[in-house]
Amino acid sequence: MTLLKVNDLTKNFGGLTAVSNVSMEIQEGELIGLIGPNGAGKTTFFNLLTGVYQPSEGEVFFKVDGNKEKIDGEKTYNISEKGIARTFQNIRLFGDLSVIDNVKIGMHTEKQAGLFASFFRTPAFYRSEEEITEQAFHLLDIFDLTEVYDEKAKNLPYGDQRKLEIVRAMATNPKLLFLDEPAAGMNPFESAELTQLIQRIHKEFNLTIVLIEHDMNVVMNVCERIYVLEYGRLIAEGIPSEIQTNDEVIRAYLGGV
Ligand SMILES: Nc1ncnc2c1ncn2[C@@H]1O[C@H](COP(=O)(O)OP(=O)(O)OP(=O)(O)O)[C@@H](O)[C@H]1O
Repeated sequence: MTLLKVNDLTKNFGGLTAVSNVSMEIQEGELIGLIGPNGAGKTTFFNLLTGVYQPSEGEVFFKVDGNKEKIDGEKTYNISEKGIARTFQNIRLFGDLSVIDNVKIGMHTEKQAGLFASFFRTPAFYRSEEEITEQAFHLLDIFDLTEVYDEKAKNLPYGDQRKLEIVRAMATNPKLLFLDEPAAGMNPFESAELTQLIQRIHKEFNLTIVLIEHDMNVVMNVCERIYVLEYGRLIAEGIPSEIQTNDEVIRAYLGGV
C-alpha cells in the first residue's frame, strides 16, 4: 500500500533548481535509500517533505489512517502530527537536557493526557506519564542508551548522540522516518552497529524509513530500494544490485565516463 506519493516536486532557490521534477512512490514498510553526490538536493528534498521548505511546484500525498492526505505546503508540526519524523544532518539535541528528557519531549507531542488532566494531575495524567517513561526506556534500551539516561545529552560520545537523535525521532511514534546521514562521522564499527539498529527498528516497529547516506556499505546493506539524485534530478531508481551497475549512477559518482 502506498504510504507516500511525490509528484513532480521542484524547489528553486533564485536561479538554482535544487530539486527538479522529482516523483517517487514509497510503499508501507519499505526501507529506501536516497543517494547522490554532494549538493544533489537530498536534504532539500527531505526539507520539502517535512515542511521546512515550501515546494515551488509539485504535490506530496501521505496516507493518514487509511486516507490519502495532501501534505505539501503544510507546517512542520502538522506533518509531524500526521506521522512523519526526521533526523538532521547536524545533531540537534537539547544538549543541556538529560538523555531521557530529550526522548520524553518527543513523546509529549504524541501522547498528551489533556490540559485538564495535566493541570489537576488526574490519574489519566499519571498513567500517561508512566506510559511515556516506560516507552522512552524501551526505546533507549533498543539503542543501548539506558545506562546514560540521566546524562546531559551534550556529554554523550558523538556516536551515542547520533543514536539519541534517532530515538528522539522515534518517540513521536512515526509511520515514516527520514534519516539524514545517520552514520556521518561514525567509525566503521559504529556505523555497522547503526546499520543493524536501523534494520531492527524497521522490523520491530514496522516502520517505513527513507535514508540519506554517503556510506555505501550502509546503503547497499540495508536499503531495499534506492533513488539516486544528481543536480536535483532523479537519475535512477532500483534495487541495490541494479544501482551498483547503473551507468548513469557510475558516471554521476565517478564523473566523465
Ligand atoms: N536555503 C538555501 N538557499 C539557497 N540554496 C540552497 C539552500 N539549501 C540548499 N541550497 C542549494 O541547493 C543544492 C542542493 O543542496 P542540498 O543540501 O539539498 O544537497 P545534498 O544532496 O543534501 O548535499 P550533501 O550531500 O552535501 O548534504 C545545493 O546547491 C545547495 O547549495
